[in-house]
Amino acid sequence: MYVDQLTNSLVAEPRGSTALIREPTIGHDPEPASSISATDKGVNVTYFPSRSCCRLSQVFMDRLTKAWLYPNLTFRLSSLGRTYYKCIGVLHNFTDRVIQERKLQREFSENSANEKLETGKKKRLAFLDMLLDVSEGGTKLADEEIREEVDTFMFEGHDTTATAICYALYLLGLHPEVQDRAYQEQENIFQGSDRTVTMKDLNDMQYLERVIKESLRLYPSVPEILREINSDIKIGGHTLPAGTVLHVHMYVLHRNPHQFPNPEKFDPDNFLPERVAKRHPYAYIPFSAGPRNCIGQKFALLEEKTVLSYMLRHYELRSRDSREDIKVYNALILRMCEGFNISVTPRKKSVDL
Ligand code: HEM
Repeated sequence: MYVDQLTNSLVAEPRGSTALIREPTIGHDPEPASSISATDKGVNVTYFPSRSCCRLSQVFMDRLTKAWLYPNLTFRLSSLGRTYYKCIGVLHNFTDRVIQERKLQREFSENSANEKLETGKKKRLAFLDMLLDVSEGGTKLADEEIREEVDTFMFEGHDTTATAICYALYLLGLHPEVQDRAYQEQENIFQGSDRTVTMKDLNDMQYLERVIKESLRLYPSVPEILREINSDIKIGGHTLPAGTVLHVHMYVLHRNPHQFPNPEKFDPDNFLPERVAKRHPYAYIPFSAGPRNCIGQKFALLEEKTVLSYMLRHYELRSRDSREDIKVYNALILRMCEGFNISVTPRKKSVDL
């Protein structure tokens, strides 16, 4: 469903497609939560509050540049603070609805969470179901505690993946030769069929995986992370004392010419196994590395492959803006200042736009 929304949005308004692509990854900002309904067939679609999510990260970065807004009191009284708490309200409202809807759905569902598959193996549970199971069993989790966990996963996983898809589409549209090769791989896997993807298909998409990795190298969705060091470290003849907060800039790190010769060139073959083997293990870290790295990275890759596979099979993409035209900025997420122009042409006559 969301790929359809994506293509409709792209055709309706190509400029600003970062926003247009982000929205359909799950939906768009919700109407006030007027009704929640669940049936044995499922729950109503819940739209994702993308705009509030995006605004929140911008407010956060804005606050960083205004020292007088550091104290919570002044922040709360400022217009920036008011925007922040309004967005937080929208996001919490959304998560509460997701949890409530799931609870309702579980009541209607004939299959218990402990259902076993025919093979005798226990069915894999969704993360939210695990939390609800724990809550219904012995250890009681407060609704707020469940919400915090759901918030973490939903908001860490949404903007990052949507942004990564956006940059990958842009780069595919800019490099017809790469797009042709990726399309050919899809043709080999699907043989012209319109069926949905299987896990085996996703594993077979080796070239597309390299495209995604290379896109994340040039445009890491999270351009920077912070780490506090717990012991002194010597770097380049300087000693950084324990307690220092280091900013690790993946955007810059991924352009190290010693690790990636010709670093600005979009070259998915940078991720051929033999080239990866020659590089430092931390030369490429779009998902961070070590403790507290991204817990959703495998899922993100599968999600990206699924969306891009659909797009490649059904549409030919042409990006209209050069790399020089694309200005990006750090708002926790690497955002495009003005989006990009892309034209989307159906590959087969049967595909409607
Ligand atoms: C292309 C997509 C994604 C990118 C580039 C990405 C990147 C990252 C990075 C760099 C971090 C470390 C942040 C830090 O230390 O400050 C992180 C953490 C995290 N990510 Fe992702 N992420 C992506 C998708 C996802 C998805 C789909 C999920 C969940 C379904 C997810 C869940 C998380 C969580 C829960 C953490 C915090 C882990 C912890 O602190 O222990 N991410 N991600």
